[in-house]
Amino acid sequence: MNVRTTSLTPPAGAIAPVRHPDAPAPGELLGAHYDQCFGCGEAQPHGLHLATRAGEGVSVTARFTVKAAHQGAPGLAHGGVLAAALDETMGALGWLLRVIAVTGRLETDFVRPVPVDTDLYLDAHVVAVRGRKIYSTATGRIGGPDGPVAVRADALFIEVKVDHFIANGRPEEINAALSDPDQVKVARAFEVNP
Ligand SMILES: CCCCCCCCCCCCCCCC(=O)SCCNC(=O)CCNC(=O)[C@H](O)C(C)(C)COP(=O)(O)OP(=O)(O)OC[C@H]1O[C@@H](n2cnc3c(N)ncnc32)[C@H](O)[C@@H]1OP(=O)(O)O
Repeated sequence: MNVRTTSLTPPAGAIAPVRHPDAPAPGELLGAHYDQCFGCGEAQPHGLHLATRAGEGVSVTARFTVKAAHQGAPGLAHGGVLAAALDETMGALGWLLRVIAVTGRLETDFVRPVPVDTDLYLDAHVVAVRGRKIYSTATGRIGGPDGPVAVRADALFIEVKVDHFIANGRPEEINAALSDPDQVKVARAFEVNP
C-alpha cells in the first residue's frame, strides 16, 4: 500500500534550496505570475493584489492591505484570505528557484486577529527541497516587517510543468494565456527548461 506522509518536516535526504543564477535580484518586485490570479493579479478586481519582492537566498517578502471585501467577522480578515496570502507568498518562491510549483499541502496557524485596513507584511523562504517536493514556510506580521506575528504557515509545494495547467485549466483561459506573449514570458521565467 502506498502511504503518503502528510508531514511538512523535510524528510531525510532533503537538501538546502539553491537560488537560480538568473533569479531576480534581492529587492526586485516580482510582478504577477498571472494577471487574473486572486493572490497577485493586477487585473483581478476581487484579488489581494499582493506585491512581492525577491529577498536574499531563496526568500521573498510581500505586502497586502486587508480590505473590507476580505472580512470574515465584522472588521476582521477572513482566515481563508489570510491563508491565501501566505500560500501566494510561498508560491512566489518559484521565481527564485525557476521552477513552477503548486501547493500540495498548507498548514496555517492563526495567531491573532487581523483588522480591516491592516498592512500585512509577509515573508517566506524555502526550507528544503527533495526531488519535486519543496518545503516552505511563511509568516505574516501586522503593520511592519517587525510587527507582531498574526499568521504563519508551512507548506509543501510540488514541482509541475506548464502542461499541468494546459491539461487541467478551463480551455478559454488556457488559450487566452497561451496567446499572450507576456504570460508565456512569465511561464519561461519560472521554468529552467521551458
Ligand atoms: C499556460 C499557463 C502558464 C501558467 C504559468 C504560471 C506559473 C505559475 C503558477 C504558480 C501558481 C502558484 C499559485 C499559488 C499556489 C497555489 O494556490 S497552487 C493551486 C492549489 N494547488 C493545486 O491545485 C494542486 C492540486 N494537486 C495536484 O495537481 C496534484 O496532486 C499534484 C500536487 C501536482 C501532485 O500530483 P503528482 O504530480 O501526480 O505527484 P505525486 O506523484 O502524487 O506526488 C509527488 C510527491 O509529492 C507528494 N505529495 C503530493 N501531494 C501531496 C500532499 N497533498 N501532501 C503531502 N505530500 C504530497 C507525494 O507523496 C510524492 O512524494 P514522493 O513519493 O516523491 O516522496
